[in-house]
Amino acid sequence: MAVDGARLTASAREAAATGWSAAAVPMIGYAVMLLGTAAAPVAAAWLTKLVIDGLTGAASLAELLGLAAGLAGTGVAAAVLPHWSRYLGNQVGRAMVATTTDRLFAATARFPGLRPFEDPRFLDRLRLAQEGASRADSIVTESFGLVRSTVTVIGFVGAVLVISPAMTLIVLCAAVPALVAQLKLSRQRTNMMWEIGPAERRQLFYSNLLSTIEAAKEIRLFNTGGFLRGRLMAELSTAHAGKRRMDRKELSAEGALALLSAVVAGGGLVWAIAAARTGALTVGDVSMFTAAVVAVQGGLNTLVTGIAVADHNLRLFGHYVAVVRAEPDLVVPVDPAPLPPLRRGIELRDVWFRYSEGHPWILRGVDLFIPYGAAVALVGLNGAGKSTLVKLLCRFYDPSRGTILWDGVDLRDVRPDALRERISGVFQDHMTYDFSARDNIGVGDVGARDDLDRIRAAARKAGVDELLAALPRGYDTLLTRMFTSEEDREDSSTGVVLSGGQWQRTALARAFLRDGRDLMILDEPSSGLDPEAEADVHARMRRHRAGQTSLLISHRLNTVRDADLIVVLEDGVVAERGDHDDLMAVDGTYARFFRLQARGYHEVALSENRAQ
Ligand SMILES: Nc1ncnc2c1ncn2[C@@H]1O[C@H](COP(=O)(O)OP(=O)(O)OP(=O)(O)O)[C@@H](O)[C@H]1O
Repeated sequence: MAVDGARLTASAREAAATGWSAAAVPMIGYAVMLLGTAAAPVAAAWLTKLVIDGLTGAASLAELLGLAAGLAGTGVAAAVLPHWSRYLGNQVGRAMVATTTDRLFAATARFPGLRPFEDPRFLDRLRLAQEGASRADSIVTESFGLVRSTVTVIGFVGAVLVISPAMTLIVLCAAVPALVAQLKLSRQRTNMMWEIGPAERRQLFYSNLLSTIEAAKEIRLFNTGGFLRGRLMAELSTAHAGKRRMDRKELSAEGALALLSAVVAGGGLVWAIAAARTGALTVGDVSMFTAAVVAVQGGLNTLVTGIAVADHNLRLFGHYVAVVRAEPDLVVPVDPAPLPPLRRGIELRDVWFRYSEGHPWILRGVDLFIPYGAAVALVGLNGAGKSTLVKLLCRFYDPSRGTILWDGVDLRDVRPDALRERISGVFQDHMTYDFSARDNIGVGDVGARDDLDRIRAAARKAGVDELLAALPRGYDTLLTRMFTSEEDREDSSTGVVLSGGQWQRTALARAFLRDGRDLMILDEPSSGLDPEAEADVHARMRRHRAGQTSLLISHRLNTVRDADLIVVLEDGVVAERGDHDDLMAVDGTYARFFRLQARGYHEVALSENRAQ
């Protein structure tokens, strides 16, 4: 409980600091307006009592006019201030949401590795953190709302106290169970959201599947629409069941509390009228009392509901704080070693790796030297660990055992972003961004996004310049039918869908734009290309990587035969290494694979010859 309280206090402190740093001036204005809004009804009720007592008593005209002017003034304040405070509250809220959203995504981008994004618990937390960040505005409005309700309640409680201390006590006592119940409910609501989080994430996954082009083909061909919709609805109903249980709890608790409030208000009214009849209260007192009971109860209700909502939002905000403050998933050195340009080579020394303790070993003591300036090819069966090795070279994960040395410097000792500055490449599952052609290539080196000459030069190297330049809006054409650009709002047909091979060349251009790097990683860069295009792309890559350190992964062994060094990965270790001729002479796995592929071509060639 104490830990819980401490966590909430920390979240509240963080929310206040965020609000202050995001919008200090509007926040002050908002606070002033709210205090005015809070005080106005108390002043109005009190002035009304004085006017009524003045009218039924012996007040002078001047006194009455003064009171009436005061009453009119509070009326103006009560009418105008809420609009201003709402406007300023929205300003503060939006500034806060902008700040929290920015900080949240800066924090997710700051994780140097990939592990958090493979951890379902982290992903659940991230979803709640996004919700917490997006509700930062309501933390402000709710908190200020609480202050406003408190001021109103205190004002009216003071007024009722003057009339009847006993009645004040009863009204306040009626609020205590409401407060306790609401706080308990809010805790339960946050827990419920955590519990249904996985179902909601799966629901999102199914709804994305059912609404994106990537899955649309298979869904239609395999007729899985109904099946996926069934799963979507099952997840939705799990989430709904959790929410319904919570709603029922709220309904019964809030219903009982409302009844309690009504009984107290009704009882108080009977008492006040009876007291006025005996002359214990004036007519003005009854008017003040009636207004005060309604306002105190309303204010307390708002207060307890506000506290509950603030409690709930702060708990969600706590997930945001946890993500923003999360430790990096890889150890980032406090005093990082400089990473010099590569001059000797990259060495993997007895590298062992598995994705987690529950997963099998993928690499089991890999020893490999990638010499500076050499074109190295990595081959092996599906699942041999080739892409995993690439991920270790980029330090998306650290080896479970062993080290990777860059010119003798352990990758663990350098800043991950400094390492990645020195690397370019194409991943097997490269991205296809719903951006323009220019941006699809430009993100390879964000600083060069506006440099169309460089972008086109990179596209030319990848053999895709002619295609992109001929698009309806040239390099500014969107490579997607998902969005329209600002200029094409009226014409949604200008977006273009590229073929798999064309996308692959675009991804290659992105890698080429990032030129002058020390290591070029090419993980299956030509798997989607036709034979002519493949030969063309490999010739281009050969030219591009001449004198540059590169690591090429390919299952098409004709594309790796001219590499300086070919490495065969098998059973988690380097089974063979050498150039094409060495490996053919060894007559091992590589030679077997090579002959197998070559025989396929040879047989095709033979049957074609026979047919002629
Ligand atoms: N993020 C991950 N979490 C757990 N296991 C993983 C993860 N990524 C890959 N694996 C497992 O690691 C093994 C090696 O995968 P990897 O992608 O490195 O193989 P590969 O040699 O590149 O295969 P392919 O030729 O099919 O591309 C596979 O058994 C795969 O299931």
